[in-house]
Amino acid sequence: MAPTTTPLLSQLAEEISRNTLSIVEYLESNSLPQPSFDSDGPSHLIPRPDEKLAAARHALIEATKALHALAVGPVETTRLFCFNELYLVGAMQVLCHFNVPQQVPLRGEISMGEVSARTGLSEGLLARFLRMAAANYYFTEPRRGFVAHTAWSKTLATDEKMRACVWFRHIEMMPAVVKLVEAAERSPDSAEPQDAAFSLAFGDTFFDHKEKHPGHMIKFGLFVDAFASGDEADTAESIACGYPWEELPGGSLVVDVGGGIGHISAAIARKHVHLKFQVQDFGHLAEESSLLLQKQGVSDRVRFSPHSFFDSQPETAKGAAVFFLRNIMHNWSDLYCRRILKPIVKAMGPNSRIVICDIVLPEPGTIPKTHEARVRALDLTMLSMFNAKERSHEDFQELFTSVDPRLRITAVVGKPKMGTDSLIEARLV
Ligand SMILES: C[S@@+](CC[C@H](N)C(=O)[O-])C[C@H]1O[C@@H](n2cnc3c(N)ncnc32)[C@H](O)[C@@H]1O
Repeated sequence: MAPTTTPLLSQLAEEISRNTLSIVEYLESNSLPQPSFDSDGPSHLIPRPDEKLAAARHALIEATKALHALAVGPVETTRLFCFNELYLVGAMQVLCHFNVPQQVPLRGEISMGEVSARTGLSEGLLARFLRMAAANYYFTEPRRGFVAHTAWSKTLATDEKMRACVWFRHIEMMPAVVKLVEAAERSPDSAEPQDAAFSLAFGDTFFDHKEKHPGHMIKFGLFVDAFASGDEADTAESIACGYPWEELPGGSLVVDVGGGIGHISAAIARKHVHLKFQVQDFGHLAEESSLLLQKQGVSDRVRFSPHSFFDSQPETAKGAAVFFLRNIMHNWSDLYCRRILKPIVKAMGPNSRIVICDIVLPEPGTIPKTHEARVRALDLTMLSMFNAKERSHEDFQELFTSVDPRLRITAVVGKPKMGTDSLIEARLV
C-alpha cells in the first residue's frame, strides 16, 4: 500500500492552528489584548515577544503566507500580480497627501463630505480611495458615506513616521523601480550611482537629490527611523549590547565613519562610559550633531568631526580601536567600498579592528521565505537607489581581501542579539 502523506494544505493549517493557539494563550495569560481591526486594537500583535513567542509568530506568518499562495494558486496569483498592491500604494499616497488620516477621529466616525471639505480632496475621489484602502484593513465604512479608523489606519493618523513610509515607497522608490529595466539595459553591472535606476528617474543621484530637496531629506529621515525600529529592529540599543564593547581597554577610541549626527555612537557611549568616539560625516551635520550629543549627555566623550570617508583618515583617528561603519557599505558598490576602506586600513594600528553593521545575505533558500523576501527587497533597494548591494559573508571577505589580503573577518554577531543586520568584525591578521 502506498504510504499516506498529509496534504501540504492540511500540514500548513495544522501549523497555523498550533501557533495561533500558543499566541492566544500567551495573550490571555498575560492579560494582553487580542489583535483586532478595531481602532482601539493593539498596534503590535505581541509587545516585546520573547524568543519562543517570536518564533511562533514568525511560523504563523510563514505558514499563512504559504497557505494563502496555495489557496490562490499559480495562475490566479500571476493573473492578479500586484494588482491590489499597486493601487493600494496609489490610494494610500493620495489619502496621506491630503492628510485624510488626521481628519478622521481616533474614535467614532465622520462623514466623507466633512473630510472632503476639510482636506480639499473631492468627495467622489475620497470615497474611491478610502474604499480601496478599507478593502485592505485601512479605514472602515461603518455606514454608507461615513469613515472610521481601524487599528491600521490609526497608525497613519498618529505617527508621521508611518506616513513617511507610505511617502517613501510611492514618491521615491516607485519611479526608481520603473527605471530598473532601462538601467539594466543601459549599464548592467555599473558600479556608479549616477547610472542607478533612481538617478535615471530623478536626473540626480540619491544624495544629490536629497541635498536639493531638504523637505525630502526630512521625510526620508523619518522613514529610516521607522524602518529601523520594526520587529526586526537593529536599534542603537541592540548595537550597544550586541558587540563586546566592554572588552575594549579604557579610553579606547571608536571612529564612527559616516556616523550621521552620531545617534548610534551616543547610545554606545551611554552604555560604555570607558570609550571615546569620533563621529565623521559631512560638515553640515555638525550643528545638529552637537545638539544631540549635548542632549544625550555624552558631548565630553563623543565628538563630531567633519570628514569625507573617501579621504585619508585624520591624525586624530589613526590607530583607533574600532572603525565602525553602520549602513555605509551597502550604499556603495565594491569599487567605492574599496575607496572607503583603503584610508581606514592605512590608519589601523596593530590592535585596530573594523566593525561593519549591515545585512549578511544568507545562502539562497536557507531562511524562511518572509525573511528572505525582506533581505532580497533590501538588496534590490540598494541596487535601485545606488547601484550598490547587500553582501554575503563571502562577498565581505572578498571585498576585504581586495583591499588588503591581511584583512580577515574575525567575528560575526547576528541573531538573536541583532535583528536584520549583523555586526561584522575584521582585523589585519
Ligand atoms: C545610511 S546613512 C548611515 C548613517 C549612520 N551610520 C547610521 O547608521 O544611522 C549614510 C551616511 O553616510 C554619510 N555619507 C555619505 N557620503 C559620505 C562621505 N563621502 N563621507 C562621509 N559621510 C558620508 C551620509 O551623510 C549619511 O549620514
